[in-house]
Amino acid sequence: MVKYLKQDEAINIDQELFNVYKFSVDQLMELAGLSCATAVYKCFPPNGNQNNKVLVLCGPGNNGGDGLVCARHMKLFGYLPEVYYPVRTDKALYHNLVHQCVLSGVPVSDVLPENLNTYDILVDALFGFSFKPPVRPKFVSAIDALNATNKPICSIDVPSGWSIEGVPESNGISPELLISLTAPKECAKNFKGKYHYLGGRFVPKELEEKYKLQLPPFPGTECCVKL
Ligand SMILES: NC(=O)C1=CN([C@@H]2O[C@H](COP(=O)(O)OP(=O)(O)OC[C@H]3O[C@@H](n4cnc5c(N)ncnc54)[C@H](O)[C@@H]3O)[C@@H](O)[C@H]2O)[C@H](O)CC1
Ligand SMILES: [K+]
Repeated sequence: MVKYLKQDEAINIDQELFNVYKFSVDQLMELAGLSCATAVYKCFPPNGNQNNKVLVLCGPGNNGGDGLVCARHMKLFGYLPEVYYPVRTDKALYHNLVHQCVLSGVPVSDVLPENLNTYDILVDALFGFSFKPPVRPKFVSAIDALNATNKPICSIDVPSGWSIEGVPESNGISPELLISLTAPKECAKNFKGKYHYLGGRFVPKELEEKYKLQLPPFPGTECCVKL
């Protein structure tokens, strides 16, 4: 059985990947974002005029960075993604990710579209494992809009707004697809959507064993696996 991580375990593993194994954020983010785009494709493939319009909602941290990478790969996969990115990080990595999106034909805006139901798929990259409730005012409208939509939500790493170790609030978002990265977080035990995938195929075996992650095998060259 795969292990569900507490918030501090997820942070420690992340730090170890960077500080001990010397991965750069760019490397892991690219693999994370690619695995998310791949999982979305498996569950909601683009199909003529259906499932093509996508809004990727990106938050201020690395979860938002995964969203920017995911949007770029979704464009290459045949979707028509757009990005909502209201609070931008002033770092070269983030400037470059935005630049790559724009030059790839993925518009990036800080204005939340009025009606999310005009999209076929919503990718939730607002908050990941560093989230501490409650949602701050700047992001309340985005969470409310995700709550109000009848279109499928695909959450990257954790459903945004859910406490990492607790139960979701009664008004929490309800994703159809959750892509856990590295390993699922404790809150994923409360996930009731149709599809749960594990992405982020970058954990060295020694690290997996140190934290007793008990990850399922990824089939062949796949970058994600259904849990
Ligand atoms: N090892 C891995 O699995 C990797 C995962 N990646 C992704 O990175 C996120 C974690 O990123 P981090 O930058 O630590 O934090 P978050 O994106 O979760 O968010 C921090 C960001 O959000 C702000 N914030 C926190 N709480 C609130 C709140 N209540 N309201 C509003 N804003 C809030 C905070 O100030 C920060 O700005 C992980 O989940 C994966 O998606 C990496 O991409 C690769 C390695
Ligand atoms: K998220």
